[in-house]
Amino acid sequence: MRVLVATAVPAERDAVARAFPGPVREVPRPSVTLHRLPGGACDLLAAGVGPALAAASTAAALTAAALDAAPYGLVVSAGIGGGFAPAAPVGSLVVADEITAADLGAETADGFLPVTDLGFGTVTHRPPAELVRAVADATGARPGTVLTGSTVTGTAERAALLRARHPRALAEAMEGFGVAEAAAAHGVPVLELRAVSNPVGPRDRAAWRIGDALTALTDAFGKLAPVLTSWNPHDR
Ligand SMILES: O=C(O)c1cccc(C(=O)CC[C@H]2O[C@@H](n3cnc4c(=O)[nH]cnc43)[C@H](O)[C@@H]2O)c1
Repeated sequence: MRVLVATAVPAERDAVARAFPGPVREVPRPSVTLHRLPGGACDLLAAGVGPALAAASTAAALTAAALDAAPYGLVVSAGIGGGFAPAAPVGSLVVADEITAADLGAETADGFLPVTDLGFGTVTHRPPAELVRAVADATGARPGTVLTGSTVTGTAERAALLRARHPRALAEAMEGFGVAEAAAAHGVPVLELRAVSNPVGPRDRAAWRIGDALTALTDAFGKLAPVLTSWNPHDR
């Protein structure tokens, strides 16, 4: 089975690539450039920051693969993320059992309404439960909800509000829901794996442990390769 791993930025893509020995080959496709790992079973994509660009880039990669008659059987959204304390400390890993759009909806006088309450679309994608368990077992990642937002949380108040709305949330990032929407449009299952670089809360960019999180991401993918490539989509 072929796997597409979509990160936001090249530094995250390269951290995933470091888990796999051998040369990576650049494969240009319309509007995206894939980094193909040795053996050809896994392509990496720096899909851009934020849900919209991540969705557009992932959709382009999925369409190109389908037209090449070499479709992907799994899409993985991966990268660094914010962790909700105390459950997801800096340096830990989170695997999403729910990928939820945190800010897709409407503010009302009575609070936030998700877009589904307005009669539209979806706000949550659920990765295959067996695969989530296998990833958690192989890497030590904690399973839970990973929120997607277009804005990085920067205050304790916003962090508390998100946790109140999403009590199972362990992490926050900016791409998972976009990647999941693209995968769902192609009928392909999705996973999201985040290495926690910073706590969700008051903004302190200088304190982000990006290097440590990228190392955790590399280590995780080193343990994940057999899990991902041997996974049978019919198990879901
Ligand atoms: O400056 C660098 O070297 C560098 C290397 C790798 C990644 C970055 C990023 O800035 C990636 C942005 C990416 O990170 C996710 N993220 C991380 N923490 C949070 C958060 O607290 N809330 C939301 N998103 C977060 C997000 O997915 C961004 O796309 C820099």
